[in-house]
Amino acid sequence: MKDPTLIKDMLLKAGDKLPSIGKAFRLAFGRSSLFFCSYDQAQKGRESLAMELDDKLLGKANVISKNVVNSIMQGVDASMSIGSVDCKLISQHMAFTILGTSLFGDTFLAWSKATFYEELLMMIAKDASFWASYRFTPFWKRGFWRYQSLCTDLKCLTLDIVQQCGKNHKLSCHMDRNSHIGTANDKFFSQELGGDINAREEPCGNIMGLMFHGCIATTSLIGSILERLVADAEIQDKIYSEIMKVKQGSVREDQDVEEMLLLLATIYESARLLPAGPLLQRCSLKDDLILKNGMLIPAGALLVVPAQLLQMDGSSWGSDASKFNPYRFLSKAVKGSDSVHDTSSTEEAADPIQCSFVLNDPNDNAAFLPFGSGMRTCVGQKFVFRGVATLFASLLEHYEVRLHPQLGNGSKSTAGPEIVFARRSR
Ligand code: HEM
Repeated sequence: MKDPTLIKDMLLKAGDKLPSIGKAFRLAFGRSSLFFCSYDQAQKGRESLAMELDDKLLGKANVISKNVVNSIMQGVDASMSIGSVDCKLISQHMAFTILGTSLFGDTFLAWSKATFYEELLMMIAKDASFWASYRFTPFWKRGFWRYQSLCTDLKCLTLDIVQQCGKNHKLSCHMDRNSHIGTANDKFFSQELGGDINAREEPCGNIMGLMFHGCIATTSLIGSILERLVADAEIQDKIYSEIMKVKQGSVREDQDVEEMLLLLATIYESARLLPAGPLLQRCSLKDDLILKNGMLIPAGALLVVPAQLLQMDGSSWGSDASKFNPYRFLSKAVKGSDSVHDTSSTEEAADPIQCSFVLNDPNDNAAFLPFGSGMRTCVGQKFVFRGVATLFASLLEHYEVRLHPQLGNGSKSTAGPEIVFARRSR
């Protein structure tokens, strides 16, 4: 099947996941409803989380607070004191801080065990798929017990931060209800934290699952954006001008990211070029499916969508499908008319500072699938776009990001290129 609209139809109708997907989460964090293979069991948790994330987005341009951005920038300054930073490590730390503060509030920033939590989560992430790939849980392997012990440590640490949140919450009950997702007032989290969950579920299982999935996926997106920006100084300069222009015209203290169209288009384009997972997997456990072209898919059939291939396919994205071109998500508004036209092919002529642009909904293209689609689509999509945009609006306002002049791509301490954050003088 090659037609993206048919693939979207399939993702809309196939609500279940393969048991093997849930297995990695179950083995590491115990039984939980989110990420569960059966849609019926995941539905309630999904809806409750989606409602809370939407609540947080409602009427707010910035879903991450100034404190969070400042803490990340302090981290950047500290890392830069040794000359350069590993792109993958700094992306991971940024993702971890965004997710941690979103779930646990500002308590997370002052939590002394946060660094250990980050390391532990990444150690588990490295081995999770491997241990889940055994058909029978490998109780006879020593390495498996070492892995399980890491997972137990993570559970203890999660309970610790949850308790800290509880204490701080009691101390500041007047705290703005919408300022953090993870306060005990919120339904999803109060159910999780108060143990008001299905007796077979692991306490905090959903929270650990969210930290795990959210951190890995957001690290990949932030890393992709940084790599595109260091490779394309011109786009970075234009985004900087855009940020300054929006700031000058705004009376708000926070970042007005919805006005920063080139920045948002850059985030879409970075997600298109490097989706967090190259494959989406689905099935329909109980019912046969009939697609809109009449094709029948039998119940239980394994459905795999090569998201990365679709997102690089010339028939959906044009002849420059493999190139970084954020302008493909912008349309030029024609003066004095309601009409807009696609600018992707006239990128050179288009300057977002001079011209008036409209941001396209990336989901208008059926081959845009970094967050999946349909019944099991990512619940965090809008939240991530807004959070990452807020972070980059502040980062690029204060720093220019470059590849390390000497080390460049050639010397990779881990997996990412070495990059430099140079403070902008103003
Ligand atoms: C850049 C960051 C992220 C990316 C690229 C991403 C991507 C994805 C993808 C591809 C899926 C599978 C969708 C499908 O099968 O159609 C998914 C599922 C999910 N995502 Fe994300 N995600 C990100 C961040 C987050 C965050 C921050 C949250 C929550 C705070 C979140 C919550 C979820 C949940 C709950 C599911 C499971 C849905 C289900 O199985 O029913 N994600 N995500």
